[in-house]
Amino acid sequence: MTDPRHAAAHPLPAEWGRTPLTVVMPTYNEAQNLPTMAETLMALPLEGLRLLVVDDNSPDGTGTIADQLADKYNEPGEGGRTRMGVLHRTAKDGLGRAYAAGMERAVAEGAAYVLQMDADGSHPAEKITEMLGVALATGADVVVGSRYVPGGTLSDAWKPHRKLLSRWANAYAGGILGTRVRDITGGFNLWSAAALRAIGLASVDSAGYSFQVETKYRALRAGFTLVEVPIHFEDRTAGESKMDLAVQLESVAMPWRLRSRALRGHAAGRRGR
Ligand SMILES: Nc1nc2c(ncn2[C@@H]2O[C@H](COP(=O)(O)OP(=O)(O)O[C@H]3O[C@H](CO)[C@@H](O)[C@H](O)[C@@H]3O)[C@@H](O)[C@H]2O)c(=O)[nH]1
Repeated sequence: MTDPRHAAAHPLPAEWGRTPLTVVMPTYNEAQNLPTMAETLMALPLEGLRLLVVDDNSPDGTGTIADQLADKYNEPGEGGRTRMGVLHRTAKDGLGRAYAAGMERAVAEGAAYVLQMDADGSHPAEKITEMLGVALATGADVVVGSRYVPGGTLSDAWKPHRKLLSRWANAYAGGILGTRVRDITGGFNLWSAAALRAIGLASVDSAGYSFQVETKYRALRAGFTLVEVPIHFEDRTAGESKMDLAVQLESVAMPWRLRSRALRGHAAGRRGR
């Protein structure tokens, strides 16, 4: 891993701000949060930034609100900048599948970098500039907005059981997979298009939140460089978390599945020598 601290200290050169960067944001019932999120992102000093919302036909009308916001922020006429897109899916199909579809679309549409972000205000949008700067300055292909490196913090509003679950999930997945990533479960990550192409989003198994672990692990195994920058993680103030039992069970099983697949691949490699 590379130390990102030197790059993070400097402001982003103007030409870096034009780097094609798509923020992929999955939404399910985020009608109360999405307008503020979109406004915050559109105000960032990043000319190359686009927002792609991936909505799973939210019953609260988030998809319609996303369309209205896209009309508001996209510049009209030929040559007008497209600053926001919406990918409508027919039904709730899991955070991982929403991300896979959205990130694949973003790369196909020309993004050089893709940033994953929740729609509920828990991830600090102002850190995106720094994360892009770190990727460009260090050549890292994955920049993790990390709650668990020095300087990273968690909202006091997060209930103790959720804090414990998050810590445990990181130690559990990291321990089984043998990685040194402090926030392997974190959902605020910047990716190079090259890394996303190489890990093969269409073949990712995780339907739910274990997508975060599976994709980082695949990237590390493929030899990509990952760095972590500290963030403050805020609790959502409106709406609810969609984490349920199915998501938790998949997160428990997935590290074992990934490890045994990696071991089988290693054994096959040795036999083939
Ligand atoms: N399209 C779609 N979006 C979804 C789905 N499930 C959740 N989302 C969206 O995905 C984002 C994160 O979902 P939350 O339910 O708010 O996540 P969380 O419990 O706060 O978990 C966060 O932290 C975890 C680590 O502690 C992360 O693993 C997780 O990805 C997320 O960032 C939100 O924007 C939510 O609307 C789904 O099935 N489909």
